[in-house]
Amino acid sequence: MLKIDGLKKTYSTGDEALKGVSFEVDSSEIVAIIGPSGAGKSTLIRCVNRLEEPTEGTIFLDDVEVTSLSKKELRNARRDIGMVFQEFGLVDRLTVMENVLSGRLGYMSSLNAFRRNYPEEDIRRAREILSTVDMAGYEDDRADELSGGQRQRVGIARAVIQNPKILLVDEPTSALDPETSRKVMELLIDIAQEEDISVLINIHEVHLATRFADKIFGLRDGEVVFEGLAAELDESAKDKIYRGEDPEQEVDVSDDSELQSTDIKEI
Ligand SMILES: Nc1ncnc2c1ncn2[C@@H]1O[C@H](COP(=O)(O)OP(=O)(O)OP(=O)(O)O)[C@@H](O)[C@H]1O
Repeated sequence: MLKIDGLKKTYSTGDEALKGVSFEVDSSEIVAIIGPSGAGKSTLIRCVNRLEEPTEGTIFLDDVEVTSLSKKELRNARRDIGMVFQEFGLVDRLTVMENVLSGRLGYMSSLNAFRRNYPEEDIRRAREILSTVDMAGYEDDRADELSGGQRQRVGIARAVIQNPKILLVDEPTSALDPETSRKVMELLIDIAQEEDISVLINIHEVHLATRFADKIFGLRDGEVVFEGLAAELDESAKDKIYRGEDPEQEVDVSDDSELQSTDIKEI
């Protein structure tokens, strides 16, 4: 289980991206973070595996306090935390197979990692996962020969072969067209459920969040302003997240032109 408590992040520029965020992601749970541009969603995701160093607060993954680990300890802990990036994060000149297998580097000795001396079992598993994400037959293709949707499926395979407890997913579909986005999300959720991996996903498209997530957190100005089930994300909750309006107060929301801007990419 992932437990985040009082997480704050202030960048050196003085930007307070997170102002005391607390929440939990249970085992095997799919949790989506939504919110307007600049709300702190990416910062939050990146703080969990300390790609960004939190300023304050604690993060526990099961009984490991990620926030207090040394650099060396963090390297081991990161094996439990898979990451899927917006821009796929593949090495263009490497093949699909090499990109997927790179997810195993954290488990290998420095020498074997340097020689890319992967065990047979890893190669077998890579083929299996590539088949699950519908990429069988592409093993020897270079990453830069693939479409965006195919690249993201390889990115997912690379994260899953790590055998993580949780997948951190940062805007996985923002570089993809709507139909490909839906397919990639389906594959991501299917494989996470099959492999019993929790997912914390930063996603722009509200309809994808409500369709695929068990629980949704709405972030605004570095604070959690909504927490609930997908079915509970009604219009007043969306107003609170995207416009900062308190639904308890009488407000005129008849003009939703602002809501239809890039903050909510309802496709
Ligand atoms: N490296 C950085 N240095 C300084 N400020 C930053 C940095 N990264 C993000 N910020 C600021 O922190 C705040 C939160 O940014 P973040 O990217 O986490 O938001 P977001 O919700 O993911 O936005 P988007 O949906 O547009 O990607 C913003 O005010 C942003 O300008």
